[in-house]
Amino acid sequence: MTKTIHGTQPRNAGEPPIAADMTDAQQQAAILAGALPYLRRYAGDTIVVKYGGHAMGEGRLADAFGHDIALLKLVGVNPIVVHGGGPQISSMLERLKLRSEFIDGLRVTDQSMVDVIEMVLSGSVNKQVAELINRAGALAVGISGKDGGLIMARKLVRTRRDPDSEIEKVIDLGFVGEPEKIDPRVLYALLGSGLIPVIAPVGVGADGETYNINADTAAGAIAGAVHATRLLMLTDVPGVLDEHGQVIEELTAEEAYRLIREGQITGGMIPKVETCLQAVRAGAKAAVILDGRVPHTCLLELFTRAGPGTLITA
Ligand SMILES: Nc1ncnc2c1ncn2[C@@H]1O[C@H](COP(=O)(O)OP(=O)(O)O)[C@@H](O)[C@H]1O
Ligand SMILES: CC(=O)N[C@@H](CCC(=O)OP(=O)(O)O)C(=O)O
Repeated sequence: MTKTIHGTQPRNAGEPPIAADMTDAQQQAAILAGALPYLRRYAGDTIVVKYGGHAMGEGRLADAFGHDIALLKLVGVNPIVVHGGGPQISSMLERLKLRSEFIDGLRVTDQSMVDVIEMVLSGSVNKQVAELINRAGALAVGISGKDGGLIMARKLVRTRRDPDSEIEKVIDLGFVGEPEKIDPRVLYALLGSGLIPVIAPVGVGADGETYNINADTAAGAIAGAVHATRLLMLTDVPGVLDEHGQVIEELTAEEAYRLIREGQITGGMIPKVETCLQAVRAGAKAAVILDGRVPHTCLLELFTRAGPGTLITA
């Protein structure tokens, strides 16, 4: 049986109450005052945010996201954004009449596709995400994982057991890569100049070849390398759900692997949770899986008592 971990201590606590008889302006002031302990808690910290391709399509949500990231920077947090772009890549490939196929949530990427994928991720999508933040009053700089040797990648080798022969077979995903080494110097240079790095999940191999990297994986590797205080993974569910459909507030590695074994965590949530665990093992303090469909989800997670997603620790 799965167990829901509901912490007895609220993850975020301490703000003064907001009374119903307050004017709107007083309520706003109380909300700001209530955020003070959290602002103090995260001041100077690095927060890595994975922003998926689906969320970008919705104008209001995208604007709220840009504002959240700008606000984080303005209150002294160092945000780093790693974006996806799955739907945007798919629509460009369709326009070019190139068919793509997914295996275990990863896009099989042949030579003819990799240039298109790089163009979409490091070109239009990357600039669009940086622009969302710039429009909100902060300074974001869009880079690719290839810039400054940020993401050195190698070919991802996937194997699958053949159900008939029980033999482990290698599946060729083409130019799908996994981060081999992260060199964060370019990120520190940007952060040190008051800029917000916005990263496209593309990596470079030892021979200069380009690799398409799943954005969750890239975000996890970067969060680990910079020892981020939080890795925020925005997705399309409120968090990791238990068998009653309730959000599990906190998840340890042991509990997470048990839920995977028991079939409570399935599909795309498996690599997401595994990426969070890897990030934590590599040096991030904690990761949170949270609902990217909720406006201002990053602010809710970091600066309010609600802390709505699933917190994953070692
Ligand atoms: N225990 C679980 N809790 C929440 N979501 C789960 C769980 N198990 C499987 N999922 C699935 O994982 C999906 C999120 O993974 P994915 O589709 O890869 O997200 P994204 O596209 O945001 O990267 C959810 O929409 C849900 O269908
Ligand atoms: C290898 C692989 O699958 N790469 C992804 C990269 C983009 C991504 O991950 O975007 P989302 O976060 O929006 O899904 C792809 O080609 O779609």
